[in-house]
Amino acid sequence: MKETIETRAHSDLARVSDYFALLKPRVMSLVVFTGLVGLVVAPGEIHPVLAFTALLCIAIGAGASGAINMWYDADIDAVMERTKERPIPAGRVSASEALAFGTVLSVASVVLMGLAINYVAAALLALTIGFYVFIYSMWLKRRTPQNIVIGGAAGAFPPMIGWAAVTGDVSAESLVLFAIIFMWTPPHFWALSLWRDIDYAKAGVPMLPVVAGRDVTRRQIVLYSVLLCPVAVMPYFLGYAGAVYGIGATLLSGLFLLLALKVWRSKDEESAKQLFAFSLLYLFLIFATLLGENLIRTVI
Ligand code: HEM
Ligand SMILES: CC(C)=CCC/C(C)=C/CC/C(C)=C/COP(=O)(O)OP(=O)(O)O
Repeated sequence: MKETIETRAHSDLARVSDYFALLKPRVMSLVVFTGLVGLVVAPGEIHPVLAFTALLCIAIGAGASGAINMWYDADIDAVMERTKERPIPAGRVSASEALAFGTVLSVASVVLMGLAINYVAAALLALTIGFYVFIYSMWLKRRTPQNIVIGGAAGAFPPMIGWAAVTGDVSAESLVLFAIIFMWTPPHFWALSLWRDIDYAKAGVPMLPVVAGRDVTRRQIVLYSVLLCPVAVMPYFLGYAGAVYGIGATLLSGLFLLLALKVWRSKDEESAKQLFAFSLLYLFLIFATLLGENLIRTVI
């Protein structure tokens, strides 16, 4: 009897962790962080409980769209080394359960955002979920190597959602935060795809290195890294970030560009891995600097 209860408890725990994995929690953490920064930097006031609720909605919406993506991409995920142990291809969660889970959470996140925060933030959240699920996952991912350039917009919306939660609108300042992530996404993903291209080729996904080759991909990485530099310092020139951010963003973007150039010149896997790892640190630090500076300015 004891053994049965323990076994059941163990399998229940496994199910909880599988459902958690459907939410792509590590990606979600950075998404929520960018949403938090949008919310803090936006002009105006928001009650802490409402701020927490807005961030919760972003987290739930991001996770839910990740679960729907895993439902739709289960066939691809089963073929790729990197993803074959995910809950659906590994047979630990059924595809229909994942779809139901993702759909219910998506609707709940948008409804809660609309009722508790405002309709603009709710509409932006719905747009973001729709972009990731329909535009990126269902339409572009399997059709064009530009999939992540256009589809990448999904990941760029969260700071705008955070901003809109406070102000109830979309502004040039929040569009700049969108543009930073938009320009960052191609180098972020294409760096990884340079050493994961065999996986994508096996799964028949037309990622850039598969379709156009690694050299073209490296050139595109440099191009977007160059474009990222001026966009990253725009918050300083628009006046909602100070000198610390201006200097920090310049140094970080310069380093980003150097690593991108290293990928282009050396053509080895190590530099691609380095750029991918730095891309995550870069986005975190850029937004953390904006946040830190803003909080300090509020206090003094
Ligand atoms: C279309 C846009 C994007 C694509 C195609 C993409 C793709 C990927 C891929 C394939 C990985 C590797 C995951 C793994 O190793 O299993 C990854 C990792 C990651 N991405 Fe992105 N990404 C995109 C946008 C974003 C955005 C907008 C964010 C956050 C703001 C983000 C944050 C992360 C994080 C935090 C990781 C590391 C996760 C881990 O350690 O497992 N990504 N991304
Ligand atoms: C608020 C909200 C709804 C935010 C969601 C937006 C979001 C997290 C977009 C990021 C897109 C992303 C992680 C793509 C991964 O590509 P993939 O799905 O092809 O990667 P995979 O091969 O690892 O599945």
